Amino acid sequence: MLNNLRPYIERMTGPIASRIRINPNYVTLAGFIIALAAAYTFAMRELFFGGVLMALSGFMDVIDGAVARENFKATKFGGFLDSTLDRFSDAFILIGIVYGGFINWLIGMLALHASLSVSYVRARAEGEGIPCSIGIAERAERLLILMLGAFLGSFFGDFIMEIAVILVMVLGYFTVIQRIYYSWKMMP
Ligand SMILES: CC(C)CCC[C@@H](C)CCC[C@@H](C)CCC[C@@H](C)CCOC[C@@H](COP(=O)(O)OP(=O)(O)OC[C@H]1O[C@@H](n2ccc(N)nc2=O)[C@H](O)[C@@H]1O)OCC[C@H](C)CCC[C@H](C)CCC[C@H](C)CCCC(C)C
Ligand SMILES: O=P([O-])([O-])O[C@@H]1[C@@H](O)[C@H](O)[C@@H](O)[C@H](O)[C@@H]1O
Ligand SMILES: [Mg+2]
Ligand SMILES: [Mg+2]
Repeated sequence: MLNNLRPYIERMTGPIASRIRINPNYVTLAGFIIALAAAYTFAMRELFFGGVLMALSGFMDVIDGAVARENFKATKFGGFLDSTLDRFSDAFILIGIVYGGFINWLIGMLALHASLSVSYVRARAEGEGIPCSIGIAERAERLLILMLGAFLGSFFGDFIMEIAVILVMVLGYFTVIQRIYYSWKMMP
């Protein structure tokens, strides 16, 4: 859904990215390290600061590709590293939230499974030559739901983070079904 905003976001990030003349893989790596810090912060039961770190990590994920493209340094390995570390970040953030006691461990595990499955189904479909960037809860949506859960939860109580994780689980599984159905229709 939010993926449709890519062209507009790229118009905003382009001028910033063109001035960042470092290897984009370092930006990707920095984003992952910040995600680990967010996970640790959630595990220590600090919701607001964890949300801030998540936003910064998401921002790095938007910027790494822009840095790569603007400086003509986009590589296949960079794309692979970006997607792989996104999965690690998604997982560690949810593990931190479960460890922090914001959600029942079983729902946390299901949200983690749903989240990774959304990306796996896409990657597998793309391996068969079917572009599969569709569905209600792609990565940007899932991250925004958790960020909102963290910010609102820090003011109104842990139960908001609980709702956010449940939403990631439900919408995540729904997206998996959407992507499987789409792939079924598109594959000969
Ligand atoms: C220090 C301050 C300036 C920090 C300011 C922070 C705040 C102002 C920003 C807060 C924003 C925050 C809310 C961000 C949350 C974003 C998060 C929800 C979205 C994460 O979605 C991921 C995003 C990117 O997906 P990809 O990784 O697949 O895409 P790219 O990296 O572009 O391309 C991959 C592609 O590139 C090549 N490559 C990559 C890496 C590498 N090492 N080498 C490479 O070669 C390779 O070809 C790869 O295949 O998903 C995109 C969807 C959509 C754009 C999401 C929109 C969500 C959101 C609502 C808007 C974000 C706002 C934006 C950050 C605002 C910036 C404004 C600016 C002017 C400050
Ligand atoms: O598949 P998904 O989790 O919704 O979304 C994600 C894509 O939007 C992104 O472009 C890619 O870099 C990620 O690794 C991931 O695949
Ligand atoms: Mg990226
Ligand atoms: Mg990414």
